[in-house]
Amino acid sequence: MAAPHIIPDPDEAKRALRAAMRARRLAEPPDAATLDALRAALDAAVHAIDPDGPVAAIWPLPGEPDLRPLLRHWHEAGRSICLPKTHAPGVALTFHTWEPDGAMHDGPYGTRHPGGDPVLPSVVLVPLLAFDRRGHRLGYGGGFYDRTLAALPTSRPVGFGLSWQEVTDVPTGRYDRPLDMIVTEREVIRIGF
Ligand SMILES: Nc1nc2c(c(=O)[nH]1)N(C=O)[C@@H](CNc1ccc(C(=O)N[C@@H](CCC(=O)O)C(=O)O)cc1)CN2
Ligand SMILES: Nc1ncnc2c1ncn2[C@@H]1O[C@H](COP(=O)(O)OP(=O)(O)OP(=O)(O)O)[C@@H](O)[C@H]1O
Repeated sequence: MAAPHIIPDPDEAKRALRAAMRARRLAEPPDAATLDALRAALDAAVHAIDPDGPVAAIWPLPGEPDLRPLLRHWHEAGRSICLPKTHAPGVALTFHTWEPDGAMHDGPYGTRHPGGDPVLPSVVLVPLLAFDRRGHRLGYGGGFYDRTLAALPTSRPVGFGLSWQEVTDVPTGRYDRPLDMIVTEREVIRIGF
């Protein structure tokens, strides 16, 4: 009998990779020098894309690289910084201006976000659990960034993470679009430039 024709399910493959990358991230937290190198590489990469436009960043969840020192540096240099607000599942994120001493509100999944009106970022820093050299990323599985970036065609998406998070091929589904750039503590991978 002929082997059944099996179409790989990207959501199933993503779930397995997500669990593996989460476990490794908890087991191997980055040292201070690695985080400094990542923030310095991001500073240079974002400056090259847009020296003064509004940047969407993240407020770190447990285990994610902490970008807050870089956000304070950018804010002091006069750059506008915004952070995502998470709405219901299936709804795009909105970005809201962050001030270093401004109030933060609790959102779903342990996220925190500023109040105020939504703003349109020039560059969107995109968190990831895994990435590949074609610019594909694996996130937490809500599809939040896929939906959000699809609605913001003028914002340049820049993924960031640690070099060990690179895999040969991130499983992709019909809604996944490659990032323009991925920055790690070791290198800048240009895809859409
Ligand atoms: N810092 C940060 N903010 C972000 C995201 C992100 O990945 N990182 N998001 C990206 O889309 C959106 C929020 N989406 C999320 C969707 C699911 C989970 C989630 O499953 N969290 C786990 C705990 C994660 C962990 O500790 O490893 C949970 O609640 O069980 C988190 C955020 C917007 N804000
Ligand atoms: N623009 C979209 N419209 C409708 N469904 C979408 C869209 N983008 C993603 N999805 C669906 O959302 C689900 C989660 O997507 P995916 O696994 O790519 O999330 P993720 O990129 O890991 O998560 P996140 O972006 O929240 O970090 C998938 O079932 C996917 O098909």
